[in-house]
Amino acid sequence: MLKVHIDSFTYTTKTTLENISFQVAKGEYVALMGESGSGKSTLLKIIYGLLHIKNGSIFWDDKQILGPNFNLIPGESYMKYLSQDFDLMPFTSVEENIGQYLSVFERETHQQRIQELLELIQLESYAKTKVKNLSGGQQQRVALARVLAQEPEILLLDEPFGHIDNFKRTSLRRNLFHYLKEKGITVLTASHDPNDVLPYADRTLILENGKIIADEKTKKLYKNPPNYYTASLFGEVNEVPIKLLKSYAAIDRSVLVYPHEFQLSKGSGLEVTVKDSFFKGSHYLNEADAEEGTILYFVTSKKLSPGDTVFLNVSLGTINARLHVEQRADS
Ligand SMILES: Nc1ncnc2c1ncn2[C@@H]1O[C@H](COP(=O)(O)OP(=O)(O)OP(=O)(O)O)[C@@H](O)[C@H]1O
Repeated sequence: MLKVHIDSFTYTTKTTLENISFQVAKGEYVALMGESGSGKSTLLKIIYGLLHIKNGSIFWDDKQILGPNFNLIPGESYMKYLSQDFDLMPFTSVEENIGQYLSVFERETHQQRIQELLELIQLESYAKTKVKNLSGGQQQRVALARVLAQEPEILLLDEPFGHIDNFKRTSLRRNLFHYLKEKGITVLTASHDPNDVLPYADRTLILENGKIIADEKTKKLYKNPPNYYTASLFGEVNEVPIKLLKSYAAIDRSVLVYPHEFQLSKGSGLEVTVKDSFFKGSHYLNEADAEEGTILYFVTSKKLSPGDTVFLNVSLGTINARLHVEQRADS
């Protein structure tokens, strides 16, 4: 188990991380989400031992990770870190870059492991290509294979698909997270992309201004986000005053509603006027004006035209569930 406890961490004067405390069980995949600058990379660097913490401790089982003030070369053999800049050998081939990190005690299986990792990163046909001749996205895939070659018990990934195009990203992501689960590797991933998180992460931590503001099972967090910031990391979200949805409601509060949660009606509900309709592939995302200057986003299967009037409804179940979570977050 990974045990992280950081009272505070400061680079210069401003506090970058504060009151960070969480654990990751063996084989668990925990995602770290937060806006740019919220402290995700800093947290991964501290866990890996690249930054010294005065107030706090990091443990992998009973082994303490001591950081740069105690270790000349940062990093522990059981933990690997894939940073946003990949540290490859540019003048050697893809297979040599991967092979260099395979165990010297298992020479007879080297070729088979290299092949397995090349297939995983979908670069079989580039095995003999020098790394300097690869694109940024291809280099990121080699860097990924290199950390996996070292068979870590725990893997820290910082935006692992940041340089990889959508064409490869989807299948690569699927292969990688399946591989990591199968091997029982514990994973902590910093990501902006909900597609790295929603289908795969067992748990998600939300960082805001250096503090953990949510730590929940991923599906639960998505379904009942504690605040607008959390929900918006997963995509478009509306903050709707309840009295607009239910005119009889005496509560002067808002609820979070994802665009797909609005049900459309021809004659009853919250009346909105369409401003724009954006094609999203599988559906249209519509932007509309509601009362009191509120702008709402909802989805339809067909394109709507500016000026069209529709009525939106949200189920009482959704409203009640969201109110309940927001109340808990406030208390
Ligand atoms: N070496 C450094 N020296 C001083 N301040 C730093 C340093 N590295 C990061 N910071 C600051 O610490 C804060 C957190 O940065 P960090 O890179 O951890 O955020 P992040 O959530 O990973 O962002 P991104 O998603 O953009 O990678 C930012 O305000 C950043 O400017």
